[in-house]
This record gives sequence, C-alpha cells and structure tokens, in this order.
Amino acid sequence: MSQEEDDAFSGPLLIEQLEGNGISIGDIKKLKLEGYHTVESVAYAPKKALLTVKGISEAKADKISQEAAKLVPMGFTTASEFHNRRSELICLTTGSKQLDTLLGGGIETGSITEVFGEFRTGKSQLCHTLSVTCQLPIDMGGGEGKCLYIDTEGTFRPVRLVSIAQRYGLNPDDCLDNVAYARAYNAEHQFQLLHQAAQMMSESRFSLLVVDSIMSLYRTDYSGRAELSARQTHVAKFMRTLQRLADEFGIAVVITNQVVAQVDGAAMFNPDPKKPIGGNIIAHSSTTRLSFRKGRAEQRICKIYDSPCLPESECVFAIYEDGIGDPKVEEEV
Ligand SMILES: Nc1ncnc2c1ncn2[C@@H]1O[C@H](COP(=O)(O)OP(=O)(O)OP(=O)(O)O)[C@@H](O)[C@H]1O
Repeated sequence: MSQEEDDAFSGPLLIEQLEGNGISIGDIKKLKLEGYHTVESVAYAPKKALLTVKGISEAKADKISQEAAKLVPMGFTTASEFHNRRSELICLTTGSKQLDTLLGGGIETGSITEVFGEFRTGKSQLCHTLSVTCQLPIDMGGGEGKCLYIDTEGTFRPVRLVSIAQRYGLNPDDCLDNVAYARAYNAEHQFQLLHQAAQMMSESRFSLLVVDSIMSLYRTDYSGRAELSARQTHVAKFMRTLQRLADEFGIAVVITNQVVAQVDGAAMFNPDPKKPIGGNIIAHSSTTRLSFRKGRAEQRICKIYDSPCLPESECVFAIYEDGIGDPKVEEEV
C-alpha cells in the first residue's frame, strides 16, 4: 500500500462522507455546528443526542445513525482481533524510562489518563513534556501528532517546551507551532473549547489533548452543596466529550487534578488521607489514574492508583530543565 493510500485508511472519517442517501449538505452543516465533525462522532452518539441538534427530525436522526453505522464497525469482534488492535496501540513517552515501564509503555492513546497530586508534584511538568513527545515519530515514543492544551490556571509556560524540544532534537519553533493552546476562563468556556477541539482534530492530526487542571474552574463556578448536582452533571458531560474525542481521533487525553484531605471514615485506615476531587464522575471516567507525590529534591513518585490492566505499583522519576526524566542517582524511596 502506498503512503497516500495508507494515510487515507487511517484516522477518522470526515462527516462530509455521509452526504447522499437522504442526508444533505445542510444536515451536515447542522451537525458540525453542534460539534459533530466525523462519521464516528454520530455513529457513537445516542439518538437522544442527535435529536438535540437544531433542525434534525426524528426520521433524519435515524437515517444519520443508520448511514454512519454502515461506515463505522460497531458490532462484535473476537478477543484475538481486539488483542491485536490493542497491541498496536500507540503509547506516548513521558520522558522517564521508569515511568514508561510502570505505565506499560507510556501514556496510552484512545483513553483518559488522570494525574493527581498536591501542588508542585510535577503534574504540569508532565503535561509540558508530553506536549513535545507526542510530536515525535512513533519509533521514538511519540504519536506523530500535534497537541491541544487547555489551561485553566494559567500555568502553561511555552519556554519550558523549548528546552524539552532541544533534548529530543526537534526544532523549538516548529514544536511550539504544533501546540494549540487555549486558556479556559470558566467551566462553560472549558466545555466549549472541546467543540473547537473536535473541529481542529478533524482538520489535522493531533495525538494529545491536555486539560490542566480539570476541576479548578468547577470549584470556583459552582459553590456549596446546593450546586453540587449541577456541577457533577456538567463534569460528566465534559468527561463524556473527552472520551468521545479519545475514541474518535485515537488521541491520548491527559487531565490533571487536585487533591483534598479525606475526611470520611476511610481516612482512618489511610496513612496519606488525600483524595482527588471530582467524586465518582472523575473516578469512573478516567481510565488510568496516577497519583504523584514529592520525593527528595527534584524526585517525584508516581503510583498507579487505578488501572484496568496495571497492578498497584510505583516508581521514581525526576523533573529537570529539559522535562521529565529518570532520577540521576538511584535512591531508595
Ligand atoms: N525549569 C525547571 N527545571 C527544573 N525543575 C522545574 C523547572 N520548572 C519547574 N520545575 C519544578 O517543577 C515543580 C512544579 O511542578 P508542576 O508545575 O508540574 O506542579 P503541579 O503538580 O502542576 O502543581 P500545581 O498544582 O501547583 O500546578 C517545582 O517543584 C519546580 O521545582
């Protein structure tokens, strides 16, 4: 297969491919306005969601689902076929060999990885490193794609990317151009940015989406118990959209999260009673959950807190001027 043919077969199918068979260009425009840019996005959407698109009738929603299902495989497959597909899954290098090994190769594409920990534990530093490594060729631990970076706390520092790019022999200017950055100012805005993200991802190849940090705007925009349920509904919608982007575009989604002191009964049995915020919604929608804590000097410890296929274990990594790496001197944790 030639390179062009190979490219044509990989990646998501643009929604324009649905035109014909009773679906007009006007219908496609309506879907795009609501953030559906690929055939996969409508194929995976429940009918209820398609019905909320302005101007889409019940009959039309059925038609769209039917036509999309013809193009996107959604039935059963064998476990061996699924195993083969998973063994081809791309993982992004974190910059630290020990951390990559702990994670079974690196940060997995097609799913959500949550990194939580106290302040200065290296959550943002990992995001900065990944925003460069995701651009590397696959045989160097990259994803050969751009990065989309949503910053909710104003902690993104492009200057950090320059030294990380130099470490990997990448041109710093190109590297910076390949990171699409947006500062989110409120929870609603944070969600709207995902709509733009979907459009950008349908136009060029991205391999990573970062949200640093996921809950901080929700904590300021929603206050007290009275607004808790509305907050969680919104967080659930945000997380579902993140997962949809991971599925549709095969990107790695990395979110960071803060911790609070645990005050319930479980705290009595836990020597370090801190837990990530966001409750069950964040817990259930993150595929892999990593806990970061401080070690000596530049060293940090990562512990697998929850994963569908990795044991609960930990490793030491370090933060340097040129990004995340392995500790220079082996020391006991
Ligand atoms: N250029 C650099 N060289 C080496 N270490 C650095 C550099 N820049 C930042 N650090 C280290 O990274 C740590 C901060 O990590 P990071 O910004 O990722 O924290 P965080 O976990 O995201 O915390 P917060 O919740 O406050 O955002 C600091 O301890 C700092 O010493």
